[in-house]
Amino acid sequence: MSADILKTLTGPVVLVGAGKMGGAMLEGWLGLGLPAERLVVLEPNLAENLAARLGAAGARANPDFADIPAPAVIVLAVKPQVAPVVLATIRSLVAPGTLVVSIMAGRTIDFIQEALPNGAAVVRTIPNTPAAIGQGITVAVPNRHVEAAGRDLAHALLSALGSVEWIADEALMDAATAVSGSGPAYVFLLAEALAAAGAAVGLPADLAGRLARATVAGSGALMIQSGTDAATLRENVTSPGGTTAAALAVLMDPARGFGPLLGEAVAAATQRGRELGH
Ligand SMILES: NC(=O)C1=CN([C@@H]2O[C@H](COP(=O)(O)OP(=O)(O)OC[C@H]3O[C@@H](n4cnc5c(N)ncnc54)[C@H](OP(=O)(O)O)[C@@H]3O)[C@@H](O)[C@H]2O)C=CC1
Ligand SMILES: O=C(O)[C@@H]1CCC=N1
Repeated sequence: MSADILKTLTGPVVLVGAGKMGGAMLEGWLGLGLPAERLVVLEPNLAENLAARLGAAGARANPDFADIPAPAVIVLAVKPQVAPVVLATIRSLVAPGTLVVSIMAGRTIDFIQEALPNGAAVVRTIPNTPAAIGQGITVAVPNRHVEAAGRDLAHALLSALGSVEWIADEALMDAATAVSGSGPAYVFLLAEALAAAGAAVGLPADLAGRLARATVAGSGALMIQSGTDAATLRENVTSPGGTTAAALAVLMDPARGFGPLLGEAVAAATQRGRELGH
């Protein structure tokens, strides 16, 4: 995170909702340099361990609104389904110059800005949970009220969590949500399914679990560190006529393999994102 931008912060960073994703972002910010005294967390059911961590770091949880100075940033990390109520509640916190960053799946910039004071600067984003260890990726789109300084501030906050992809076309957000927002769940499911499949061919379940976990983690790390494309890395594992080729004949079946299955899954997630916007 850019220290210069932090030095120019005119008020706190207010996180509204510290559940799974908001909590992951908090971990990322605390672990990667945002001074905790700049953080205010609004969360009715703050997990005990997170409350203790915030308290120890010097962040404030659930203060009266009257005790919150004009925020530099408000991050909306509540479920899209409660957005109407939460936006009405926090509207009074939005000061001139406050940047509002939403991470809510589906909820559009139009929807958010209509619930806020006229001219509010809004950045709609979709992060993912590897943000907790600074290895997330966030897709972001600004509304027309976000100026260069606001974009730099959003970028600094989001890049503390991993990579940031700015896009100009908000219509891509539901598809991006289906790929990188939900994507970690697909990868964790792969680890679960690989462990179960290993047990099914005779491995002790705990050994199968360790093999699957290390394989998924190591493959991800190799992809990042080598910079080699996924197809080449796959081919590097696949000896002609060997074991991998036998497995890939199943997984790459054009009708019932991984490709069409994942295609169906991502299309379903994209559609659900659109529905959550209404
Ligand atoms: N989880 C993920 O990987 C990702 C999630 N997102 C988005 O992040 C948002 C949060 O998702 P997720 O973290 O999974 O959900 P969670 O339910 O874990 O977190 C939301 C939190 O907000 C709390 N909350 C409810 N009402 C309020 C309120 N009025 N003020 C403050 N906090 C409130 C909830 O409490 P309670 O449980 O009591 O309702 C809950 O702890 C969603 O909009 C989702 O689309 C985006 C990308 C990835
Ligand atoms: O499942 C969801 O709706 C949220 C958005 C992306 C990841 N989790």
